[in-house]
Amino acid sequence: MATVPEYAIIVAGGSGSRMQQELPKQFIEVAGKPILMHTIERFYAYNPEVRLIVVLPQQQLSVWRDLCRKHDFKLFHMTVPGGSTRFGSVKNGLDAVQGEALVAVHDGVRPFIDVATIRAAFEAASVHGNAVVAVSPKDSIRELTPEGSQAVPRDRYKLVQTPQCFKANILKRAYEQPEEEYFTDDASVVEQTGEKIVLVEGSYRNIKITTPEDLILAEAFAR
Ligand SMILES: Nc1ccn([C@@H]2O[C@H](COP(=O)(O)OP(=O)(O)OP(=O)(O)O)[C@@H](O)[C@H]2O)c(=O)n1
Ligand SMILES: C[C@](O)(CO)[C@H](O)COP(=O)(O)O
Repeated sequence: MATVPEYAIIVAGGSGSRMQQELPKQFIEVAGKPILMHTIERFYAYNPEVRLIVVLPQQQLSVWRDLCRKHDFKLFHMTVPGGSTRFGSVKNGLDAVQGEALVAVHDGVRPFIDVATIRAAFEAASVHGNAVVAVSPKDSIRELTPEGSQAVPRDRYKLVQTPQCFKANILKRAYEQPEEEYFTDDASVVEQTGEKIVLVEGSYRNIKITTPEDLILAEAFAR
């Protein structure tokens, strides 16, 4: 059976406001190199043939070029300017995807994704049309109500990570919709078109570096 090309759209077009640093968090160094370089390396380790599309803030394209030079970073990737939201950035990345393909969308700030999870997500998406990485919550969960809050059974919930993998035609069709506030990830966009989302087990190490204390964890995981 002929295999279809695999793309990874690595979204790194955000400003990292919750990190409260001037440098966008995807460029902050962990274990001596920018977070985004760790992320790209994980996809390259999965498959050196994967077509890497890295989405960056328009005004940071030259910063990234300089960082690649400084760190002698040679892994081949295409760069695309991002949008004002994650939705817009994924959409811009998708414009570079051609023909029949499988597409993984991954946050540039999840540098500890492991190769086995990337593989499982691509494999499941090739069978089911989509596959979304998620883990079970470790804490108890309470739902906010008009009266206060109430306990809910946590075994009814999953915490969603990336990569989120799709057949290209399914993802492209979904991203033709107008953006909605409740589109917090790619699964929520695709689900709106009627697709049933398939979950693949993720890892607790696959953190999204979001707030300052995540950098402490990141240094530990990178060791
Ligand atoms: N306009 C945007 C916004 C976000 N992202 C990317 O989506 C991923 C997850 O988003 P998040 O952690 O929220 O990143 P930021 O938007 O940068 O952070 P913040 O919300 O704290 O500003 C990140 O890799 C981020 O760079 C993007 O490509 N384009
Ligand atoms: C896509 C995502 O990482 C899945 O958990 C998450 O929804 C991104 O959310 P954010 O609001 O951009 O941090």
